[in-house]
Amino acid sequence: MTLRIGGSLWSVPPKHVRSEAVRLAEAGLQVWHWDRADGTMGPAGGFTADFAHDIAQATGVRSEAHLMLADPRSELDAWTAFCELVVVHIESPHWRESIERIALSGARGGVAISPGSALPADLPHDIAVLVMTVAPGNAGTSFLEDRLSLLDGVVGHPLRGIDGSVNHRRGQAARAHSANWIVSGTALTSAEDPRAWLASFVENGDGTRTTL
Ligand SMILES: O=C(CO)[C@H](O)[C@H](O)COP(=O)(O)O
Repeated sequence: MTLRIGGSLWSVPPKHVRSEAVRLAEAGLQVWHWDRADGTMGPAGGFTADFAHDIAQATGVRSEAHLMLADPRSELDAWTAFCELVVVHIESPHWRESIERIALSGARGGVAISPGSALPADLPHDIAVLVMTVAPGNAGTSFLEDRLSLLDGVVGHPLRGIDGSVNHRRGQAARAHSANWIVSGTALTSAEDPRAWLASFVENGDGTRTTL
């Protein structure tokens, strides 16, 4: 059993981003979750591809991108240049073309589903699915527990996860719905001991262990 944990620096004050990135990398974080938002789906914010690439190289941590963009197409090349996974929003009218272009680049494509959106019936089976458990750009706000049921509809997808106000308990609740991917910002970056926070997902309580 494996669990992918994407670490989001969205809520870290800009002057602390580099030091926090080093702290999390030293704690063993394996994947950065880079948010980029143009303000059409929620508050604008996040990171440019150049900045994210720089931090990824400096820390030696792999990257995934979460593009909260009405039209992500002009940014895809910049993100696929260094991210193994690039997620676009199902609310973008360009998500299908974007997914195809991401796959052609050699990266894995994925879709994020905002609260209020439904799973499309014809979702390609080989893409990642990220269920938002807060509204895009509203990190750290109330966790939308009812969105966990969407995971039950994507069990066959290689990566299926949640993003938004994920802490240990909510992450474990998502895993009970077959999630193998969680994104965390506030809980992870506010952890006094991020190594222990990451390790808290390893022991399953039934004698089995999860590989991060
Ligand atoms: O997608 C995001 C913002 O839209 C963030 O990645 C996400 O919300 C993680 O932050 P937190 O765990 O603090 O909610």
